[in-house]
Amino acid sequence: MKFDVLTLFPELFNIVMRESIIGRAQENGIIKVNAINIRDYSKDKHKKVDDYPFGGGTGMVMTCQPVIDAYNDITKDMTVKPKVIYMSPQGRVLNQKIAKELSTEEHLILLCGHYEGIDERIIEEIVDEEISIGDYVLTGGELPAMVLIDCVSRLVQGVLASENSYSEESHFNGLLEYPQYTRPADYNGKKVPDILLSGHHANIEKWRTQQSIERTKQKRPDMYEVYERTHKKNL
Ligand SMILES: NC[C@H]1CCC[C@@H](CNc2ccc(C(N)=O)cn2)C1
Repeated sequence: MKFDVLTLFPELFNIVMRESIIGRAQENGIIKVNAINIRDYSKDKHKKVDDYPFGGGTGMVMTCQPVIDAYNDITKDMTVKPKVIYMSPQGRVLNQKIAKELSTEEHLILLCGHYEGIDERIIEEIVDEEISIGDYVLTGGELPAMVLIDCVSRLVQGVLASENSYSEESHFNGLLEYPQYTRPADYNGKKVPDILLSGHHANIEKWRTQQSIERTKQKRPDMYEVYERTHKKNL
């Protein structure tokens, strides 16, 4: 899966996306993150990429030309144009279900805005979808883009050790994750639940499911309500 990221801060991606799971997935050729510097496409003699907003107001707005030319350049040889996602507080809020949907795409282009905004004609011209990572405003779309790349990439075949690395994770099965423990079995007198040391896998699985249901009910009653509705026969 390939991510082309249109950004004013490509270095951010080259550093963060080189680490850990995403970094390994890039080395293995499963994921490719290609950060493109919008500023390289500015035709302005001072490489400007923003200008004052028509109608007044504080802050600057990203201009059309560099972004549209960057988009046209990266897609010029593509028969199928990849989906363009603009990271924006106005977008559909990202969740595990949307991440799963996006993980089936071969190629995504992510647009990171900055300043007070981007010229609306950019959105009209090249953006297919706006996605938000939550209801708050950040200085740029770069962190949201990295969040999207991380949560989508881990669902791509071969990125994690095995599929059940995430199939038991919070939000994947509509529940929150059960508690995890590792050695030592007794840390400062705090013991690991006996069931987990029993080696009785069927009982362990039952205990884990029950823990997930209980903590979802307690921490996320909204999620529990959905789970209850769809699983009422088992509860
Ligand atoms: N003036 C607001 C807006 C102008 C254009 C650039 C964005 C970048 N900042 C972002 C982007 C996305 C999110 C999110 N929640 O996903 C938050 N913040 C900010």
